[in-house]
Amino acid sequence: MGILITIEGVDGAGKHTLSRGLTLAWEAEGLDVLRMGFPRYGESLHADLAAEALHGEHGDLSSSVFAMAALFALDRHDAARDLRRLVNRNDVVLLDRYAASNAAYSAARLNEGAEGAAVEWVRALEFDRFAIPVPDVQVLLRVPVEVAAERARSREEQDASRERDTYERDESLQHRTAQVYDELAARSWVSPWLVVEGSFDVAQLAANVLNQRVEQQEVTR
Ligand SMILES: Nc1ncnc2c1ncn2[C@@H]1O[C@H](COP(=O)(O)OP(=O)(O)OP(=O)(O)O)[C@@H](O)[C@H]1O
Ligand SMILES: Cc1cn([C@H]2C[C@H](O)[C@@H](COP(=O)(O)O)O2)c(=O)[nH]c1=O
Repeated sequence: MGILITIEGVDGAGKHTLSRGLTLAWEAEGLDVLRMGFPRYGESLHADLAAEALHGEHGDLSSSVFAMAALFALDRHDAARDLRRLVNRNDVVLLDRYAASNAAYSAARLNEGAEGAAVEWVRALEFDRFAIPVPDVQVLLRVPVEVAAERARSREEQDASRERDTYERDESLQHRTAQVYDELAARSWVSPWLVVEGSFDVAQLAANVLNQRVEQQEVTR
């Protein structure tokens, strides 16, 4: 039985880059690592509809916070059985975004905090009703929103397929989302969080993430 780790953070924070670094570090230690991300573009109709809506398609779909969140949640619902199988077959399953993204962005769009109704709605829908696997550790990659926004902007300039979507263009939303993420981590929403900021050594972080899981097991034993 392996462990399920998620990486969270605002758009352009460097989650995808970090997930590659962690995977290499764990593989160098001889671990079997399976890395994937949500939304599952190209694999899930729900994910693709959400992405298209965030790029201006499908009428007023993107204006509904709960419709967007339901699409993202349905993507994870459809992946839940595979996820459980993958956690059984690998030492580590590492996810670039998971349900906390839905909680943070939905609350931020509604100007709510982590204690608000949207966060609880996401938790109840995804973990209680859809029974998606609970992450062992949720890593929050905490970089200044301005830095993350600049990275997303320059990525767009270099790669036409990475044109920024509605959420990425909304600076105020990104700031509010970062705030909700801080609150989710402080409240250990759903499971333990590890907050990472500034410059860090990826190999050390890889070890810390696994240690946190071990410490958690000792506490609950
Ligand atoms: N530590 C870093 N220093 C400088 N640039 C970085 C760093 N990490 C990532 N980048 C660059 O910033 C951009 C965004 O990184 P990445 O795609 O990993 O972010 P992300 O959080 O996965 O983004 P999104 O959620 O929008 O998909 C990329 O062009 C990447 O090369
Ligand atoms: C998984 C997920 C994502 N979002 C938001 C976060 C981003 O702004 C967009 C698209 O994700 P990407 O990583 O930039 O491709 O959607 C969300 O609100 N809820 C979710 O569950």
